[in-house]
Amino acid sequence: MNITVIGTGYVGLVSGICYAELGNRVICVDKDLAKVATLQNGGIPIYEPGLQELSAKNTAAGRLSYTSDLREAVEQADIVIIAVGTPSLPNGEANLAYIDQAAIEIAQAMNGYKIIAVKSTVPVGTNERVAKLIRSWTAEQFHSISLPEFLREGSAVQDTLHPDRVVIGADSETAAETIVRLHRSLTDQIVVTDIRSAEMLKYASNAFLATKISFINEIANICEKVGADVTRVAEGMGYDKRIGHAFLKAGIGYGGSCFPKDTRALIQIAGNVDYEFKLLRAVVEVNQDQRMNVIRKLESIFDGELQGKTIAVWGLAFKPNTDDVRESPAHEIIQYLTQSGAHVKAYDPIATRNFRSMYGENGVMWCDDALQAATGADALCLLTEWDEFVRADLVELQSLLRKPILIDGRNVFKEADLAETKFIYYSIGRPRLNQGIKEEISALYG
Ligand SMILES: NC(=O)c1ccc[n+]([C@@H]2O[C@H](COP(=O)([O-])OP(=O)(O)OC[C@H]3O[C@@H](n4cnc5c(N)ncnc54)[C@H](O)[C@@H]3O)[C@@H](O)[C@H]2O)c1
Ligand SMILES: O=c1ccn([C@@H]2O[C@H](COP(=O)(O)OP(=O)(O)O[C@H]3O[C@H](CO)[C@@H](O)[C@H](O)[C@H]3O)[C@@H](O)[C@H]2O)c(=O)[nH]1
Repeated sequence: MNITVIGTGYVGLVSGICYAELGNRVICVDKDLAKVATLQNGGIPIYEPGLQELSAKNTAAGRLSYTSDLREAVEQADIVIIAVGTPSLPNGEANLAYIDQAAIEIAQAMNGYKIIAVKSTVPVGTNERVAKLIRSWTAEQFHSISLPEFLREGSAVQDTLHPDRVVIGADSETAAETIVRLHRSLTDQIVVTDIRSAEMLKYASNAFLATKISFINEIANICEKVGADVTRVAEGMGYDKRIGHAFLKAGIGYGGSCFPKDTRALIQIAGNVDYEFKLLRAVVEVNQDQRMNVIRKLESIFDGELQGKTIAVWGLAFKPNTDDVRESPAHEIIQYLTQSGAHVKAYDPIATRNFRSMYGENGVMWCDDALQAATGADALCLLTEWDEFVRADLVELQSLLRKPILIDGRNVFKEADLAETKFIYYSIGRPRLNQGIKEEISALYG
């Protein structure tokens, strides 16, 4: 099939490349000329394992190309996939400006029947809005499809080529059949439904996963107080097939370009029909507070006085294996530290450049390696569970820090890892490891 994908962010790029890998002819379009130039020259503007190789392979095979010429790309397509951003408006609602603009541009380029699928995460009713908009600009025939995307950053290629399910929202049987055929080789689990249900299904999935995370984070906070270990609690819970192990890792909360934005948007979608989504409001509030756990611990260690302390930060990306720093907990944590007069030394294996351009310089020392960041620091905070940190030599690390204080925001280390060290170690919801922390701190600081 001839497919044109509008937008080469994570979703547009990964799905476009994967559709080419399945043997389709794909044109990926972006209005960002620098991105298109990078892609045309064999580069990939995002860090995503396996993507560059797949792009090179399919470009060389003549199935995949990149352009900024939306008109020409749409003219050649049987299926046009919209994968532009839907960022938050200040009130939390999804901003549909990019969707509307793309719809108008597609309509202006229509030269015959096409299927127009929306892969962006959009509020219920958006596909109808897009269809109306297109109809107001062109008399050409088309069918709308809601085609929500469920890939995760860092494992996007794998998720796309081996999805748990594909969801297709349609109001035309023939258009639905075409889109089913396009995905048939990927999975047997293809859910064909009406358009509004497909739009809702995407938000409901993200909201449920976010709920699991906030739930286990609250359990972790209680574990700390009652002397239980959240990792053992989550493990035992997860063996129950009705619960499952996934998304029960306690830590400093979820970030990224999806959960924070999509939970806010779903609260608004509910609000717009006079329904207060109380549970989801609490999920968001718990998540916001959870990142402050790191700060609270530092403040208790330093008796509320962060001024003049040097704090090392390991991890700026919102999760490992991505250079995406959108809504990463590191933003608020670093901002709080610098505003409190602490000197921050930060390191991330991949995401430093993106973080710096979003965060600004603001008194942070950006380090080129993990040990450089730790050297001379009064405490180290681990915010992203990159493999490089998991494999750190803790004895060497301890010797470089001014004081052996380690706040592990992702529960990366085990008791055995710490056995050879004198780390004052704080993790999330594992009180046994934190035992004696007060006494050790007063021994160190008097
Ligand atoms: N990032 C993810 O992991 C993920 C996963 C599932 C769903 N989603 C959803 O997919 C959508 C896209 O997310 P993303 O992270 O890929 O977005 P992004 O913001 O990173 O990228 C969007 C791209 O679209 C381009 N664009 C915007 N308007 C255009 C137009 N009229 N013509 C051509 N190009 C245009 C922009 O230049 C940009 O490169 C969002 O709705 C998001 O919620 C994202
Ligand atoms: O047990 C867990 C699992 C995740 N997280 C955090 O949750 C956030 C999101 O993680 P993940 O879901 O792996 O990454 P995303 O790439 O944001 O993917 C989510 O958001 C996408 C965009 O909508 C969806 O397509 C995916 O299905 C959905 O998993 C990250 O900050 C993680 O650190 C936890 O704190 N504990």
